[in-house]
Amino acid sequence: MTFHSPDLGKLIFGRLTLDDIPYHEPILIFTFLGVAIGAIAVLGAITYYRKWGYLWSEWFTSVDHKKIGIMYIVLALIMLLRGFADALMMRGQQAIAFGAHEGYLPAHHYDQIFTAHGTIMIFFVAMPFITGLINFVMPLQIGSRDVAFPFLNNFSFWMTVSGAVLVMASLFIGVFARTGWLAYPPLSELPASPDSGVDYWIWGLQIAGVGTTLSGINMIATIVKMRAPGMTMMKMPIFTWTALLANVLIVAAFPVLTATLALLALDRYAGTHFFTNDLGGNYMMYVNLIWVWGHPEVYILVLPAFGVYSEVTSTFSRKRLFGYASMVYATVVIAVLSYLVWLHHFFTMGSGASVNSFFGITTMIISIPTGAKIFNWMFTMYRGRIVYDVPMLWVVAFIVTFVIGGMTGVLLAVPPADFELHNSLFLIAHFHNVIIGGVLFGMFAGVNYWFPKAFGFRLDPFWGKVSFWFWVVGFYFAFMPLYWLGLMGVTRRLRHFDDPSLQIWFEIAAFGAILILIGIAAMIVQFAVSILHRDKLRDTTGDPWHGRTLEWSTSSPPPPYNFAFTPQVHDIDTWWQMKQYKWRRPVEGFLPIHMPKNTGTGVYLAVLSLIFGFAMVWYMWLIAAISFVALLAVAIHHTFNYDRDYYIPADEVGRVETARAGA
Ligand code: HEA
Ligand code: HEM
Ligand SMILES: [Cu+2]
Repeated sequence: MTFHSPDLGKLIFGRLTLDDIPYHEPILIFTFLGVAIGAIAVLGAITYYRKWGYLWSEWFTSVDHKKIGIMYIVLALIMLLRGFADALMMRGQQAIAFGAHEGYLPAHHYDQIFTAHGTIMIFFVAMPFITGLINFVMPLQIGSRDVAFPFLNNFSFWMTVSGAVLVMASLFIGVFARTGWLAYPPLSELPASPDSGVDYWIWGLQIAGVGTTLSGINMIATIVKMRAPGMTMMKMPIFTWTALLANVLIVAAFPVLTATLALLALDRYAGTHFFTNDLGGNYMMYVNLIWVWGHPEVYILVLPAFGVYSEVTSTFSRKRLFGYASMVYATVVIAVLSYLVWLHHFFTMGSGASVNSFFGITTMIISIPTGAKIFNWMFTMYRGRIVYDVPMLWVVAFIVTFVIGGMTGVLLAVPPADFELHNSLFLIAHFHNVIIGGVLFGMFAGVNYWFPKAFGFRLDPFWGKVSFWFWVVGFYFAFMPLYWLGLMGVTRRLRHFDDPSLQIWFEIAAFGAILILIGIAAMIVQFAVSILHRDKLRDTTGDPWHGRTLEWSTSSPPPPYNFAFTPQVHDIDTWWQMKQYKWRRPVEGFLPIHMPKNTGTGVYLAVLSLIFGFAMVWYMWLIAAISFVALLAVAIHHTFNYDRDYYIPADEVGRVETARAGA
């Protein structure tokens, strides 16, 4: 072919060739078929019911914090299915791959699976879950109309989606990293990992990270500047406090991740040597940097979950939260300490005894404020009239489970013990114990608790309880054997074992994963049944649980403007107090309300980022350059958009409010 220069082909397609499509791997072909059929069914249904326009104008382009929050949680739930599918595959492999039996997953596939599982669960399940919950709940709790920067919020969400899509794309185009979820060099450097895997990881996290950082700034600005009059810091609901500190940690920690990923990218793309042993680099630097982000990250996840437990415990115990001030101080202390412990992740790297003891002790000190919180929740329950609805069941399961996981964390914080247990299955058991028992249980409590606020009807309690029991019992079966295996010396990230006496423990763990599978299925049934029976589960009061904080004072679902009049705050549990004083919803004197307008810019920017990231992964320089310029052009163009706001007329506000007062 004389007319086409091979260079142009390279500029456009980079290193992507037909061989990168894994049509020779049956597992992936079937996965692809499944995903494709599912996608066609969903897209077809949306087209058939003519919902595209509605989704675009009411949801995708929405700058309403409530809708953005709901979209984040939908993203988290979808990605949970992917992350859990990976977990099931690992559990299946480890239960059968003994002795002569190699199992069903080849090594290059197995290694991608644990990397993808860890990456997806942390960045695209746990993070969107907490960001979503904070988005939905926090502005309502502080009596605000929206977040400080509504457009930025929509943009942040779509950047997170974009990162998730890029990671998912690696399933069917090329490969994903085989390095473990934190991609330590030298394994993640070009000589050891020349394929697309680590690049998918880098760009997926960079793009999502932009969204996370901007959303962190947005939430801090909202909490600091937009609280209702009278709501001093020490009158803020506890969930808002935990949201504030989690976002402070985000703003402080995520730039470190961004820089670390950028340096690794320079090593891989530009031939620098930041993390290599030659030419002045040092891979220990990477390990330090990634954990300076990584350790605070786990508290970013767990603090908002602690906030949920606080709200749910006081609501369902019909009591004011025990020790409000100590709860606030404990949260602040945990947030500060989380910056002083990162080295406990690499006691074995050789920093010496005195450095290790410093970091071991700071780590153990975290148990004190955390323990204070646990006791506060228990004292709140003590002599309360506890109602064991689904959200409260999750709290009880959390207290038991999290204390076990926390205690094993303290064991790991003892450097000599950690020399034995580091990178063993004991460690794997520790962190699933705190992440599932702490973060995931908290998110499930939160979803069951705030669902009626978001949609105006409750979630079905029967299926909620089925899901609860399968999750909790399944968790213990799936992870308690790993403590035992870890103590016997089994290390993490193994695909095959020789010692047949270990097999029974892996089989028990696989059984646990199947119970969790049923728990997840029950959750899906719970959503379906609740939507079908929504009229029976309807709540017209806006306050189905006898709540204590401001989000329960407005209707369910709340109107776009949240509150017709900005609430006045006099006490910690404002709404509880308003109810004591027989507060009446105003029925007249409404004013027009100033609102931000929806825009598609966030979606466009995220799509361009996705193209840019994909092009960078595959060395498609021309496409990367064009999409990057387009990205800047769209961003600049958006700054000239002066059509950003509108007013909801007073009589329309009046109509909405009177309809609500009559209900
Ligand atoms: C939400 C996530 C989360 C949370 C909350 C925690 C909480 C804690 N973690 Fe964990 N941890 C992880 C997620 C988390 N961790 C992850 C993901 C990894 C590994 C990643 C990887 O390598 O891939 C890890 C790894 C990890 C290590 C590294 C081990 C190794 O690599 O060898 C260590 C070591 O110190 C540790 C310790 C702790 C401690 C002391 C706590 C404490 O905060 C726990 C405090 C809580 C309690 C102690 C229980 C309640 C307290 C009381 C009832 C009071 C009384 C108790 C005492 C006085 C002890 N964790
Ligand atoms: C729902 C049930 C889950 C099961 C059955 C499960 C199972 C597993 C298994 C089998 C491994 C590999 C262990 C090994 O190295 O041998 C693993 C690793 C991991 N999991 Fe999970 N997991 C679950 C949920 C989660 C959740 C919710 C998170 C985080 C929010 C998470 C985060 C991780 C991480 C970070 C790793 C380490 C990956 C790596 O080694 O690079 N998991 N999990
Ligand atoms: Cu840590």
